Amino acid sequence: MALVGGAVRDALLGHTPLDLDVVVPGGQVEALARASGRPFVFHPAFGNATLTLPDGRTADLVQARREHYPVPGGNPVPAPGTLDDDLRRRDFSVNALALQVSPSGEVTLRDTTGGLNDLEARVLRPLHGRSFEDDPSRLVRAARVGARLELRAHPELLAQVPAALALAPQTPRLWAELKLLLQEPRPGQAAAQLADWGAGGLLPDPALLLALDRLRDEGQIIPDTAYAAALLHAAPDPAALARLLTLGERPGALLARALSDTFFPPGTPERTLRALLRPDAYAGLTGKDVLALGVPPGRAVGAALAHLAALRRAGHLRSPDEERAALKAFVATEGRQD
Ligand SMILES: Nc1ccn([C@@H]2O[C@H](COP(=O)(O)OP(=O)(O)OP(=O)(O)O)[C@@H](O)[C@H]2O)c(=O)n1
Ligand SMILES: [Mg+2]
Repeated sequence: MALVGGAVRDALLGHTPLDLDVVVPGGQVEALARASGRPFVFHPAFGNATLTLPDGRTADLVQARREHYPVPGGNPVPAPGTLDDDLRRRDFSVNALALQVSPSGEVTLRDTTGGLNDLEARVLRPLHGRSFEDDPSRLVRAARVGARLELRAHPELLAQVPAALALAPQTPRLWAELKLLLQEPRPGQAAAQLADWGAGGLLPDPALLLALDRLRDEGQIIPDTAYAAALLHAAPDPAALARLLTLGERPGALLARALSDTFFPPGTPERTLRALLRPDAYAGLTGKDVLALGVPPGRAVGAALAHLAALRRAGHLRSPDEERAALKAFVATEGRQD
């Protein structure tokens, strides 16, 4: 039995792995899942089991297998294999490391593809020269994990970029990976990575995504949908891109709200996107502007701002001048009532 893939890579880099992948010799998955004493779901069609760990994470127990790709970009055909077969079928050497646990409980690192060296050199190296032809989605996986963990592309990866691009249109898995790219901590970095590798044509210009990355780095909450909306804004045919990446309706709707004149409070994704997409759009007056008109600090300021907010919601205010005029009118009437 061996812990494999991203969990080993992340642990070696000092990160806490999220989900665990465990390779088990053929035919032993269900017995092992039962022996764990944890709740699990067994999938008989694949011979795999998903275990729930005490902290809520999951562990996938899968049978060791070989794989081959009869059609480039198509689904791999599995056959039972050894742990080494299972490591050889993977995408990058840093993802092909295994922590092997012997029946007596002894743990050893199995590195048959030079993954540890590559991890130390912080490079992503495919395991063979036809890796991206087998599975073009690996190009996007490389950009995702490369941006997340600050790993560079090995020259052997760069040499395979054209093969992945040639097969991209007929590889739905690649589009699924592009959608996952939008869920990375820094999607802009991942998209820029693709562009640096000569694969910028897979996505619209990443400038807006990079701007959102910077805001996230500064601590702003930027939801994934804001990234998807920004991507649609940069796309020549947003509807086609939304279909290709199966983005659903929400990013397009968010984009429309961001581009509208409806008021949204600071900190909302609408307001954040608007500041990027329409830097000329005005932000609305604040308490400071109200005080500058001579309104005494306190309740009166709140009342004036609430009045402005109601006018904005009703669509009556479209510029700082209109806001100021409305504010002056409000202050004047309030003054008369006192
Ligand atoms: N097209 C793919 C997809 C997955 N894998 C292998 O399956 C493992 C698990 O896949 P996944 O969970 O998608 O990736 P992780 O490496 O775990 O990275 P992440 O942190 O993004 O989950 C990878 O490490 C890799 O060894 C692969 O070789 N080729
Ligand atoms: Mg994973």
